Amino acid sequence: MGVKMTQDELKKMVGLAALPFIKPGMKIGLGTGSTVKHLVDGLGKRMREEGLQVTCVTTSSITTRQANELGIPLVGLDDVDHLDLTIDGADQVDENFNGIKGGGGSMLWEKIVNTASDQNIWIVDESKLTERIGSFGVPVEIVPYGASHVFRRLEQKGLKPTWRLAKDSDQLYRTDENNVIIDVHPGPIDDVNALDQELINMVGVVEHGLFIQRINDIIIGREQGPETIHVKD
Ligand SMILES: O=C(CO)[C@H](O)[C@H](O)COP(=O)(O)O
Repeated sequence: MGVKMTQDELKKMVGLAALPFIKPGMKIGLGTGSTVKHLVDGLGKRMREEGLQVTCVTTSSITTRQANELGIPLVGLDDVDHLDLTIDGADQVDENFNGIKGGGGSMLWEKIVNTASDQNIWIVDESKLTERIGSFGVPVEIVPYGASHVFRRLEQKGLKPTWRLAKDSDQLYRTDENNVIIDVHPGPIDDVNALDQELINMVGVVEHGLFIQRINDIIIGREQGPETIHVKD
């Protein structure tokens, strides 16, 4: 029996498996996270070694930093009228390919870039798959002004909110838009559309990490190799 692959090896497998979807001349959205990091490394290599030319937009300052280090040329989202393809990771994905994103805190820009993109692909290792999403907390991005009032309303709704803190700190985490994040912990969600509406309609909420019917394809990293599933045209 072979040695079991680590989660990072599965992440690398799907990061690299997504590379052939990127064609010369495309306008590409680059997601955020440790899985996408492998994709961006691979893209940098293709650009250096094959002279591949694409135009890229990022979904976070973290990915911007990595792209800059690799010499991948970037433009702003407002510099393009649309994107051809966006490749991103996810924290949890259910049987209908709805997901939770924002473990890395970038779901606002990620959702904006996803919306601007003709095609969206998620790359995930198989541990992210679940029957119903929600055991991974749903990140909710809040305007800092009056955020404690939003926190109390989420508490009253029974959504078990917790403040997102900056790494190794007791300070609140700040997003690329300088907002704060409250993670809610609903447990496995019965009705994702109802929670989506409940959260987005709360005053003070900018965006949340529920991504419903937002992908065209998904590449799943499995021990036996990457599995690509076409979700919708
Ligand atoms: O939504 C995200 C960042 O906001 C990431 O895509 C998500 O957290 C998955 O990250 P990773 O690839 O590190 O597991």
